[in-house]
Amino acid sequence: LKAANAGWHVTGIGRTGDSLQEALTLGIIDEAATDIATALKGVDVIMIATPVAQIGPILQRIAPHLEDKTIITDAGSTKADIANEAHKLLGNAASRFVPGHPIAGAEKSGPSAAQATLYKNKNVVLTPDGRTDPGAVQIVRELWLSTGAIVREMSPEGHDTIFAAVSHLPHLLAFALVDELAARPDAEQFFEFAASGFRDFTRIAGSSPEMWRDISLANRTALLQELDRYQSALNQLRQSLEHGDAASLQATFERASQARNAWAQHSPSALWKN
Ligand SMILES: NC(=O)c1ccc[n+]([C@@H]2O[C@H](COP(=O)([O-])OP(=O)(O)OC[C@H]3O[C@@H](n4cnc5c(N)ncnc54)[C@H](O)[C@@H]3O)[C@@H](O)[C@H]2O)c1
Ligand SMILES: O=C(O)C(=O)C[C@]1(C(=O)O)C=C[C@@H](O)C=C1
Repeated sequence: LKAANAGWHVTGIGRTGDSLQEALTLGIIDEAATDIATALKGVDVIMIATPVAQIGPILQRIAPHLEDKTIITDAGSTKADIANEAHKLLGNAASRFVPGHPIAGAEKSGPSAAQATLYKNKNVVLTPDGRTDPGAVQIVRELWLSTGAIVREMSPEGHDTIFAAVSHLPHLLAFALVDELAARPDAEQFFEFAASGFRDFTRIAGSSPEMWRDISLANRTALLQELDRYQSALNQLRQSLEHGDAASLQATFERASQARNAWAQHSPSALWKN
């Protein structure tokens, strides 16, 4: 937002000085604050960008300090849990809470991982419901559009089903693969020879453990369903291997390869279109 629109005065609110100082030095924020009550005086929009399990407690803490004009939104990777918490905790101000999720990120954390162009041509999903003030949705939409993002709307439940499959499950798989390899007594030898295939498959296993613990738990019903589907796909592959069934392996790989290449060609989220 700082890079996109010089008109915004951005106050970063955090718990300790370190990351706030780093954000100030990098020019990401105009001002740093640790006292919520003082920092929220007169603000137009609050964006909560902490791990998802912290968002409910933060909504509870900001609730007494919200002004009538203040719009609240978030960047959390799960939506049904956060939308429900907002309705429980914000009282009348819940109508000015617009749940949001930018579908772009990295395995790096903290202010130094921020990239001004991260959202350009990337989807941002908003999940307002019938109770959300359309004026609040419009302002949050415009904020994201100013960063170059493509803004989409869906239900929180629809969001959580989709991202269990295309984001949360892949992270679980990458964490599991790296953890299993790393636990072997001769792990070093395996890592020494791992190359770009391993790098591409496991980049996201370097992501924040706290962030992914919270996402996994918050969306665990949908994630368990996706895990079951994946396990049954693996079982089928296992059977094909066991039986030396070349035709079945070839058919699976062909379908997957075509689907992956078509996605890469057409999706605005494919990273190499940055
Ligand atoms: N990294 C991604 O790829 C990505 C993409 C889209 C959405 N998200 C979501 O955005 C949110 C932030 O993720 P991020 O990648 O920016 O993480 P990050 O680790 O870079 O930033 C999170 C910040 O929250 C602070 N924090 C944690 N608990 C807090 C608390 N109780 N009070 C105040 N500050 C607190 C941390 O100190 C840290 O500075 C998460 O909900 C995540 O699910 C992440
Ligand atoms: O590129 C990455 O490192 C990401 O994990 C980004 C990614 C994802 O595509 O799964 C991760 C979490 C989000 O909520 C949105 C985007």
